[in-house]
Amino acid sequence: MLSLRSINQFYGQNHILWDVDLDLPPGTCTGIIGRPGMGKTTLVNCIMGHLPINSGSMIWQEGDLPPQDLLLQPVERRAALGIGYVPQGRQIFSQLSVEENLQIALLAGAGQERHRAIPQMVYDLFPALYSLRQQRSGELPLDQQQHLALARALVLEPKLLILDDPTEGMSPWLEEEMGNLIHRLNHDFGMTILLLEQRLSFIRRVADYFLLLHRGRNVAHGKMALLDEGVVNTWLTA
Ligand SMILES: Nc1ncnc2c1ncn2[C@@H]1O[C@H](COP(=O)(O)OP(=O)(O)OP(=O)(O)O)[C@@H](O)[C@H]1O
Repeated sequence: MLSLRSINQFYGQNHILWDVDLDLPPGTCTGIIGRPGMGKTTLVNCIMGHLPINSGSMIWQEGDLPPQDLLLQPVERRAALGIGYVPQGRQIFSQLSVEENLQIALLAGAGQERHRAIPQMVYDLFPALYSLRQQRSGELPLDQQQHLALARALVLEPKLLILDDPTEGMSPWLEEEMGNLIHRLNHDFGMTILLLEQRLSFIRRVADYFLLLHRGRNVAHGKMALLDEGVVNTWLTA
């Protein structure tokens, strides 16, 4: 679905990402882990086109269609291509209603017939949002705000869904519910998932693969079973 090779990125003179490779096979769930400040959000901002990279390649491939160079696609085109993004801290428009938030997200796919209405699957997944669709979103409880952030990414029916720190500030009960939702999107809807997460137990529960970033370098990756205590003690403990 998405393959990154040798991604390098700088903030000014600071070299942040160093030759990062990442493969996201279709239908899999991958977790990017690492201590705070190691480059996880920067990598996703590069994938979304919010930050330019200095070198490397990003190839997008869907089914039997020819591969596409993602770097040639502007930001708005990446959403229309099938990449959904739930940013850290949700970033919903708190003054607007639930429905207005969803309509604005739909505009990212403007011009494509299939994106003219909010897909039924969004309200099927989040029935409470349907009842609350006229409510100002800033007045929603935390769990509903998180559902709205997720719903905004789902209105364009993405093939790849990227979630940055989806369990931030959540109680164990809400974390469990978020894990179930991600599992459903991955298994029942066949979405490829990329997850940036601090909570190891959560990653272990929902992801098939991991990539571990340390100071912007990919120091370990593979199937989840390879994320053993040795790796954790070397790279993730303070
Ligand atoms: N706008 C910016 N300008 C300059 N440096 C930045 C900027 N944003 C992030 N950085 C630096 O880039 C590095 C990687 O930051 P990034 O936010 O990608 O890490 P992270 O792993 O996502 O951290 P967290 O888990 O806390 O979100 C850090 O050293 C950070 O200080």
